[in-house]
Formats: sequence, C-alpha cells, structure tokens
Amino acid sequence: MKTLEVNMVSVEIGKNRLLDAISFELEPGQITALVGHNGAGKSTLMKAILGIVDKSSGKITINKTYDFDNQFLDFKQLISYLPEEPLLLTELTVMQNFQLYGMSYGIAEEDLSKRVDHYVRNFELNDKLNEYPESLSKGMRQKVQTICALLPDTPVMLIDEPYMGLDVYAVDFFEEVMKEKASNGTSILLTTHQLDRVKHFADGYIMLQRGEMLNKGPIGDFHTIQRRSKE
Ligand SMILES: Nc1ncnc2c1ncn2[C@@H]1O[C@H](COP(=O)(O)OP(=O)(O)OP(=O)(O)O)[C@@H](O)[C@H]1O
Repeated sequence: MKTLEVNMVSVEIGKNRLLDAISFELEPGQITALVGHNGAGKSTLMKAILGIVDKSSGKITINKTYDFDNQFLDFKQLISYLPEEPLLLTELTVMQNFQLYGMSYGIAEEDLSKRVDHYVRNFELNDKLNEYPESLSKGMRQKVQTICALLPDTPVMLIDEPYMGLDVYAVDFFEEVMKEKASNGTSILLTTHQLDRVKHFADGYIMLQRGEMLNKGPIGDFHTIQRRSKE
C-alpha cells in the first residue's frame, strides 16, 4: 500500500528542465527526507505535487484513487503543506488564519479549537492569537505557518525546510508531532539541509541533483551529499 505515488514527473520552465522524470512512492507512516544541494529541485518537486508549479508530464496519485489530473480538488485535500516561506494572510489574525485552514480542510470546529489550543501552547504562541502576522517576529510567523500545516489530518504531508527560524524547543516539539503523525499513518516528505537532524528522524531519503533523482533508499544508507563538482 502506498500513499503518494509520483511517476515520471518533469517540470520545464521556458527552456529549463527543472525536474527530469522523477519517480518515487511514499509508504504510510514513513518519514522521507528529500535532500540535495541548493537549487537541486526539492521545492519545485513539492510545488509540482501541489499544482503550484505546472508539471509538463508525469502522473501523481494518492492512495491509488485520487489522481492529480482528474480529481485535483479531492487530491489536494489529502495533502498538508508547510511552505519554505510563510504564506499567511496579512489581513487575518493568527486565529483567523487557523480558522481558514480549518475550513478549507473541513475540520470540525471543536476539533480545530482543541488542536489550536494544543499547538499554540506548545509553540508558546497562546498570547498571539489575536495579533496580525506582521506584528510577529519571523520565527513566530514560521511557527504560525507550521501550526497551519499541522492542523489537518491528511495522509500526506509535504514539509519544506521546517527548521528555519524555529528555536530549539519548537524544533523538538515539531519533531515529536511529526513522529506522532507518522505513527498514525501519515506519509511525510520533508526537505532540509539539517542532515544530522534528519538522520535520526527519517526512515528513508530521496536525493535530487540538478533536477534528477540521484538515489534513494533507507536512511541508514544515506551518508552525505557530495560536494558539488565545479561546472
Ligand atoms: N519559477 C521559476 N522559474 C524559473 N526557474 C525556477 C523557478 N523556480 C525555481 N527555479 C529554478 O529551479 C531550480 C530548482 O529550484 P528549487 O527552489 O526547487 O531548489 P531547492 O532544491 O528547493 O533549493 P534550496 O535548497 O536552495 O531551497 C533552481 O535552479 C531555480 O533557479
């Protein structure tokens, strides 16, 4: 049984081929680190899965049934996404941003309020619910965006560079939540440059290089990223 299946996905922008025939599958309950140099194509791959960037070819499905090309709205509901840069709506308060996520993923009000309460206490944002994103520090905005991504219970999570701006307590709590989500069956794909952290945390890895899949396998087989040769 697989959750996300990505089959021969390519992305071209103008004459540039940003991703070249990428294929991989995620198992339920597995955390997979997506690694590679700056510019390797990690964020582009996540954006292609979410339809933020158009794929030029390839097929993406979730649970074999939900197809990116034929049931995009149902497909997207099954993915929670933490973008590299916070994408909060500046005209909404922190709580209203959470409510918007709750509505778009159909989370019952009572569940939403319990989850918000749990996450804001642990990320130490309980006194910020009525603030607007621009009055928060960068790290606090990152925490708010992180909570947005944690609120829904989806079979697939795409997490792009989660550690940036988080303090050490927030990082520990975040990893605890990831493990808990995975133990409940969520497949997590996570990009990061903090390779030492993911080594003890992920089950598998996928390595991209210049838009191509260089290799993949269990995390125990991952050693390091070779220094990029001069082009
Ligand atoms: N909208 C775009 N138009 C043109 N080129 C783009 C676009 N978005 C990304 N690229 C290019 O695609 C390549 C991959 O970028 P991407 O952001 O996916 O890399 P990354 O692996 O996530 O890097 P990092 O580790 O620095 O976040 C880069 O060469 C980048 O310049």
